[in-house]
Amino acid sequence: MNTGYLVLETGEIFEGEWIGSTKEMYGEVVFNTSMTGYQEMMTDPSYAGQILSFCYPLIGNYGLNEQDHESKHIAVSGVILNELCEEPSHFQSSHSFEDQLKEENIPGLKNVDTRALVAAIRKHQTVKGKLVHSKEESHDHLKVLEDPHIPLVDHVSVKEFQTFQKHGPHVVLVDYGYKKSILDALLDKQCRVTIVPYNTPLDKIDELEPDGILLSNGPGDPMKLTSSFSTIRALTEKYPTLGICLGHQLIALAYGAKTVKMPFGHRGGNHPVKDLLSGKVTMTSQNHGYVVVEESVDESIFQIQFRNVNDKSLEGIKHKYLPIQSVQFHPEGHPGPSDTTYIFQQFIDQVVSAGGEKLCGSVTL
Ligand SMILES: NC(=O)CC[C@H](N)C(=O)O
Repeated sequence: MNTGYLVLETGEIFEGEWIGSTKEMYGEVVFNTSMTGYQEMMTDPSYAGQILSFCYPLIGNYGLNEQDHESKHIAVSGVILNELCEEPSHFQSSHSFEDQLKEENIPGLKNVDTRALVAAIRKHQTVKGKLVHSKEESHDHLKVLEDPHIPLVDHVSVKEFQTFQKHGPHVVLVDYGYKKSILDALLDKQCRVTIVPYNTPLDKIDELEPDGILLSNGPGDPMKLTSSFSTIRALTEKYPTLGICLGHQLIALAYGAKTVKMPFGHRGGNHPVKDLLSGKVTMTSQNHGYVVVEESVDESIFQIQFRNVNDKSLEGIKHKYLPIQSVQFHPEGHPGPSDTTYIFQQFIDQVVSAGGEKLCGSVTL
């Protein structure tokens, strides 16, 4: 047995057994409450820079497969879990959990008291930590996670345009670290999709002649992307737009709202969200640490559409005059419920009813 430790910046130390890559790793320590979907969580680029602790006590029992990666690689910096199943059983399983960690050079700890760890994170609200081989490792060495000059998004966004499908309404997916399930949802609705790097200038996106824009999810603090706000604002004024998670936060910021770091975020597959327009409550998949401050949203322009039933935080806004909608939760699920996939259909309906006609200049605010 190879003992390893998670040293928190608060000084607390959690002991476990080392798994995966032997490299030591630091990151913000976060937890996800989903009972399934460890493969989708680990490969969701929004977790870049974070050490993910799974609340569900048994991980690895159905292995990892070739279909369910949300991006090409594991995105988390490290994993923490309680019991690891070493002999997965599932007809699609191609790798065991630990083999995948080793193959992708990601470290982890098993047999950790994850309940105590979650209690510590909830107490401290936001906490960084480091996976180390020796307990004596000082927590003073914890490095700052995000380089102030290079947003985490820069590490996960595509570097070149990528096009999928030849026909259908043309959606430009601005990639801040998109999950494959978002692309799949668009392709499923028969869209032509061009994925573009997060910092693509407005004129280059215009040249693609999009019928709609989707601003993706992504890692880190949305305020690291202030240089993109004017482009985002211009895009939303020209084309029907859907923002998901980070994309939602960026739309709100581009229109002058504010974001704050939440106490310990929402990461799980059963977050109830109320649609204030229909009165309906749905279960949603979530993974975010920041949130848009409701009071900072200009309600002469935006309707507050979704609110979290548990903590009443803002979960989505809808522009009153333009076809702009944005949601803090993940309508694509994966992992988690698919109750809100109708958001994609609403978006496509808006794209189609705009008929590819550019809205530029057609609305005076
Ligand atoms: N899934 C996401 O897009 C996360 C958005 C942002 N990085 C946050 O943590 O709030």
